[in-house]
Amino acid sequence: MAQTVGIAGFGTIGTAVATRIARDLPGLELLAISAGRRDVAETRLRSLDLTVPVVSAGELAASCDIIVECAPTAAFLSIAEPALAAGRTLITVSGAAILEHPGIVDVARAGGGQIILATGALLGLDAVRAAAEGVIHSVRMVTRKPPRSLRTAKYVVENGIDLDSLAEPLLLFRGSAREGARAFPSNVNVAAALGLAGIGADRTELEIWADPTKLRNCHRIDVDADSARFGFEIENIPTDENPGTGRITALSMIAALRAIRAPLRVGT
Ligand SMILES: NC(=O)C1=CN([C@@H]2O[C@H](COP(=O)(O)OP(=O)(O)OC[C@H]3O[C@@H](n4cnc5c(N)ncnc54)[C@H](OP(=O)(O)O)[C@@H]3O)[C@@H](O)[C@H]2O)C=CC1
Ligand SMILES: O=C([O-])CC(=O)C(=O)O
Repeated sequence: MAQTVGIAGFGTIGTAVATRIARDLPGLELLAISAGRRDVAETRLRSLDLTVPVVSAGELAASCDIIVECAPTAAFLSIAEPALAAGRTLITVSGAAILEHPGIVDVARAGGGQIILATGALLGLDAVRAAAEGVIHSVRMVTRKPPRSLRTAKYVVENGIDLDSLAEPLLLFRGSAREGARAFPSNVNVAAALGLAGIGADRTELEIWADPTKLRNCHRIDVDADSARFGFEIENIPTDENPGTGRITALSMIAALRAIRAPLRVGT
């Protein structure tokens, strides 16, 4: 029997995931979505030839086995709480929101639900999780994004930083992943996920650069542990709709969904 899926947040990621579930994810059935502006979501559903209703987060939690959360950070709790209290599986890439609301893990525990924080725009979380079973000495991450990917970032907007006329790379932030995720909640979910996978967000060191020489969202990660020393780099191609979000993020959620029904799972 198919498992039913609800998508919360029908923007850049949500639209890509919904389309794929409807066309190419056997064993999963898209049942409903919840959205910000209902009229915009309904128009988009029609243009994609998808005939599912737009419902509230509560209705999504009541009717779907799996909730895919891809809404803005500020909406995370209103979507995650009812879903997890109802014992559902919540797939998300909102690492920053989990750091901000750590009690959500207790809601999942009490309700019998599960949060799957998909790898999103990062890579190598499997290796970091494995290393964390031993002793990790340090985790460092340097994020370099083209200015257009950071233009709407909370910290940039609040501090009135003009990135449009940037001639050379500008260091916007240096500190812990926790502080970074708080200041850039929609831009470094990856750093939050890295913190959660490894030695915690307080000990994970982060730099964020606005870099006019970059066309892609770039992350460099270095881990030093008693089992291995490793480093990795990813260059994410920004989506047209939301340059802060790389194309690979939606694909990561689709891969996480496919794994739920797959007879073979690859990776930790
Ligand atoms: N870990 C990772 O690698 C990454 C994580 N992310 C996270 O994923 C989130 C989604 O990214 P993206 O798809 O690019 O964002 P978008 O801004 O493109 O889409 C967000 C959608 O959520 C809708 N929305 C707003 N409020 C609500 C609500 N209360 N309930 C349901 N939906 C709502 C918006 O609708 P409307 O426009 O009508 O308000 C919009 O359609 C980001 O906010 C970010 O936190 C993103 C990229 C990478
Ligand atoms: O971290 C994020 O939220 C998004 C990101 O860096 C990317 O897409 O490369």
